[in-house]
Amino acid sequence: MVDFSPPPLLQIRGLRKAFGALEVTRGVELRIEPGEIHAIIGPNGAGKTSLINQISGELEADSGSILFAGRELRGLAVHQRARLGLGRTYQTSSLFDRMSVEHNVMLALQSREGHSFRFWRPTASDPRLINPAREILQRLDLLPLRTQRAADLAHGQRRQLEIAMALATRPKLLLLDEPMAGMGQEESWQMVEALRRLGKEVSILFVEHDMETVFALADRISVLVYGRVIACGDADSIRNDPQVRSAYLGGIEDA
Ligand SMILES: Nc1ncnc2c1ncn2[C@@H]1O[C@H](COP(=O)(O)OP(=O)(O)OP(=O)(O)O)[C@@H](O)[C@H]1O
Repeated sequence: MVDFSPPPLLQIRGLRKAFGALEVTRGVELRIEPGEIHAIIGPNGAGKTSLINQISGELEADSGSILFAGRELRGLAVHQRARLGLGRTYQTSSLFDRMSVEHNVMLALQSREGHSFRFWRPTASDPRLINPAREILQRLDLLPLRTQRAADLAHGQRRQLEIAMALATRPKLLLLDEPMAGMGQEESWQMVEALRRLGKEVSILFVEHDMETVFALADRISVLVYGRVIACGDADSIRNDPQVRSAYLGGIEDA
């Protein structure tokens, strides 16, 4: 039979990584479809961040394959993967604190354009950067804060600005490591809403501990335990999976 389904955006096969004797990735298989919001959950130390780092290129896998939009990513540098359409945020903030919200996004846009310093002019007055920056800020509800210094933003707003900066690189897939970390309930739900809207334009792969937001946001969830994906499916199938329940010692039922 002919298969008319679209090719996956990301397909990981047999991925392995060890730090000395510690195997953090033990034959991971993962498939992300175009337009999907996909969550990776798992206990502390399961290898979630290490997996994201192997996709983005911060960490080089030992073996296996990472196909992204039909290209093998293994062996490519972080900036090469970014150019192919991988955008990411980090657990620690990467903002320019003394600059305005708008200026931060403009710098991210400028880095995508690869402006050389020979043609440099003050970013803050460049109309080719101002308009797209404002459009991105609008998508993340940050436009009213555009003149504020990044340092003066609330925690949740900073996380949203980090996503705005990742979006400035026009990714096909956004990699988010714990986007709700350290947020209160209201901030978390604002982030869920923002990501749900973004999910209509860009695929999202995110690591998150907060089950309630994972179940509310993700189309599919992969459960990583000791470096292996033990289950993958929608919220209901993951909630009811006996292996997942035992890995979480029942805690998953509370969400
Ligand atoms: N550069 C490194 N060198 C040695 N060990 C490492 C390195 N990075 C991570 N590890 C170890 O690999 C294991 C997996 O770490 P990783 O951060 O990927 O897990 P995680 O699932 O993201 O955990 P958490 O939920 O706590 O953030 C941990 O035991 C960690 O201590």
